[in-house]
Amino acid sequence: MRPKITIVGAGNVGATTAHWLAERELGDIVLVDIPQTEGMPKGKALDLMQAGPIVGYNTRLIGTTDYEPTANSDIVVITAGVPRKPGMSREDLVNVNANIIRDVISKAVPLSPNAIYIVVTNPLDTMTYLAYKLSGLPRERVIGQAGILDSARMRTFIAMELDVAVENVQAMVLGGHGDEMVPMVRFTTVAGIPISMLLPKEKIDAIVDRTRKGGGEIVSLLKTGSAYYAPGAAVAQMVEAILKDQKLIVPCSVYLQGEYGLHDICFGVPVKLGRKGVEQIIELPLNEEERAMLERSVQLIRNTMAALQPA
Ligand SMILES: NC(=O)C1=CN([C@@H]2O[C@H](COP(=O)(O)OP(=O)(O)OC[C@H]3O[C@@H](n4cnc5c(N)ncnc54)[C@H](O)[C@@H]3O)[C@@H](O)[C@H]2O)C=CC1
Ligand SMILES: O=C([O-])CC(=O)C(=O)O
Repeated sequence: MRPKITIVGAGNVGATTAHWLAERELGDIVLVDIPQTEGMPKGKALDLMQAGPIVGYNTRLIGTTDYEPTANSDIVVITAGVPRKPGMSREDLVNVNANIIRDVISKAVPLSPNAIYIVVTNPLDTMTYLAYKLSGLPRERVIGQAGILDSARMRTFIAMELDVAVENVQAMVLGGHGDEMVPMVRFTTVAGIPISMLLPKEKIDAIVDRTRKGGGEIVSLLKTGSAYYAPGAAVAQMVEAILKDQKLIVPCSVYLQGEYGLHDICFGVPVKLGRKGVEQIIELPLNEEERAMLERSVQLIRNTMAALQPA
């Protein structure tokens, strides 16, 4: 039997994730949205299936406004939620999207108690925390997507600056998915060469700053919402790593129990992704400057968690 991948929220990120996943033939896909969207999820699913004969993929897609077809999913991706507009921070979305996460978890988890949940809704770390707490699932199976996207942005900016292939560039962005995220310059390399040997400090600082504000840059260009091509690709990479049991090391937001000296928070750290979800959390030795940046990122998430109103 083919794996079943449910995507909750058939909007920009959800539909784009479905597109990247359909091409990879990783499993059959169920796109779910709210009843008010009427035929929209069904229309997008059918449209994506009709691309199959042209592109050459054999993925079955179902679009629905009811959760029954999602039952027994292997993976549930949660992209349901409001995106920000210019002038807003991700944190501004906390209460409107918390209500959406509550709704989604209450409907998806009873039908797919064994699935691995990937949270995409912003503010990412707080929504992952809420999903983890409400679901009652082990922390290995509730994972937030942020670090793959943030690292990909940093890799892109470095490749643009040095005029080299993006595949040559390795970067690791840790911490929360907010403007206080922590690009780890010390662990950034181009074909194995530390970035500090290739670029002057001012250029590196500018890349770090642009990476931190990378989501906002797209919001200010699009005006109607936020990024979705790269976010969808990041989710697809996580789904592939899990379903193929790749043991892929990437940064993801996970519930910490003492790692990096942190408790009771979802935070972006390097993890090993495999068929069981998060199979290992990797602790990097941090210097004083990195530790201070991490603390600022923690504080931003704690403030957002404190703004969370009860249901
Ligand atoms: N973690 C990350 O790296 C990223 C996160 N995001 C976040 O992803 C979320 C979605 O963004 P977009 O797809 O651009 O927005 P969108 O507005 O295009 O789509 C959101 C969809 O969610 C649906 N929805 C709302 N309430 C729902 C519910 N209770 N159950 C099921 N579906 C529901 C809406 O009907 C809509 O179709 C936003 O919160 C955004 O901030 C976006 C990009 C990157
Ligand atoms: O910036 C936003 O609101 C959407 C997002 O998380 C990103 O693109 O990194």
